[in-house]
Amino acid sequence: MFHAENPAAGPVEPRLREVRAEIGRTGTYTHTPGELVFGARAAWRNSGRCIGRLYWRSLRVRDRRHVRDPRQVAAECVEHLRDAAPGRRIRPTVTVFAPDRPGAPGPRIWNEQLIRYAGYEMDDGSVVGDPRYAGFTTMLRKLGWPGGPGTPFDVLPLAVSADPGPPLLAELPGDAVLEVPISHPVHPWFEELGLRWHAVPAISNMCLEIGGVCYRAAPFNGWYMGTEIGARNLADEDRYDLLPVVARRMGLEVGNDRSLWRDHALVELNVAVLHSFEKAGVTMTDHHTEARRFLIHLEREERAGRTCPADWSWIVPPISGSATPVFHRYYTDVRLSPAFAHHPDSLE
Ligand code: HEM
Ligand SMILES: N/C(=N/c1cccc(CO[C@@H]2CCNC2)c1)c1cccs1
Repeated sequence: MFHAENPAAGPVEPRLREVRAEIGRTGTYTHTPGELVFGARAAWRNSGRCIGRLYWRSLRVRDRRHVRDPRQVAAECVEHLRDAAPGRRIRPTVTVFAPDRPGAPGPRIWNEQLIRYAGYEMDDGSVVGDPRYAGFTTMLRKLGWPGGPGTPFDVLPLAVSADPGPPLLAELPGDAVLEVPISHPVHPWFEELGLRWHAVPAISNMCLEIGGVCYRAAPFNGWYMGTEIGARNLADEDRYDLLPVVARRMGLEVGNDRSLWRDHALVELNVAVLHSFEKAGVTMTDHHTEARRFLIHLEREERAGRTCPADWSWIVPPISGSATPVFHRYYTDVRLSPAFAHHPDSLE
């Protein structure tokens, strides 16, 4: 019988016998290249918290299962960033490194994303940079990282380990880190704030789990939805906390919640992010477009007879929720496999 999903895969029984035999011999088994590609795409398709799944079939898979050495893993992560954004067009891509095998755990990337900004804790308790990564930055400095120039946007080094013990630290070359300066289409004072953000979001701390095999190092990237930067990374109080700064520059009544100064500042910050990426020619979507695309995906999945898992609290954007169509309906968040999963790790 053919595997309905993927006719190219061939009859499933002989393959299952082969897999069972390999598990009997070695305690694990090796995916064929076709199984790896389909498994990674299915894992994206099964990601209930992801609004961007319409293009799940187009995921590019860089098979680096032969790579385990931390230095090579770091080098391949740099290549991933170059490969995912060759110009300024971003291409959804995943790089799959060696999986855990009995007696030989796979490599681990300690960073949450390939590109993150340092958070430097000052003596007065304030933080220069991203407070979310203050602890990680302190740990890296204890491991010997000399720190960057001390700007609010210093790119952190990669921390990669393959065996117990301290990780290898590897700086990302500047030409592999595409960044966009943030300006506003109407307010010239906006660029005086000196804000910027990196173009490629690449999650590096999740496990790609396919058929019982865990790829603990499988960094994947897409492109950003503007609200991630404009409504969370630059706006949250425990991140760059810029709403009061933007509101004051706009001359709003910051002391009075009922003036909705936060809401006005949020919209202008998001207008600035979308405008800046557009001006730089770097791929990015807005939350209205992405919401519409997601509902098209959901409809296609239902028509294909598949359950499309979705988590309302993650799918609905952090601003203007009810002004997007994803707000006005329910979803079922069933856990399917293959999956991208958060596994508790001894590193945390
Ligand atoms: C192509 C453009 C894409 C867009 C615009 C997009 C958008 C998003 C957004 C906005 C979130 C929520 C993040 C947050 O609230 O912090 C998310 C979550 C997620 N996305 Fe996508 N995504 C895209 C591609 C991908 C790709 C290529 C993959 C994997 C191959 C992926 C896997 C996931 C997963 C696993 C989560 C949940 C993460 C977690 O549980 O912490 N996405 N996505
Ligand atoms: N646009 C994206 N956004 C995210 C996707 C998944 C996770 C995250 C960051 O999640 C953190 C943990 C909870 N919110 C921040 C952001 C993508 C990253 C990689 C492919 S697409």
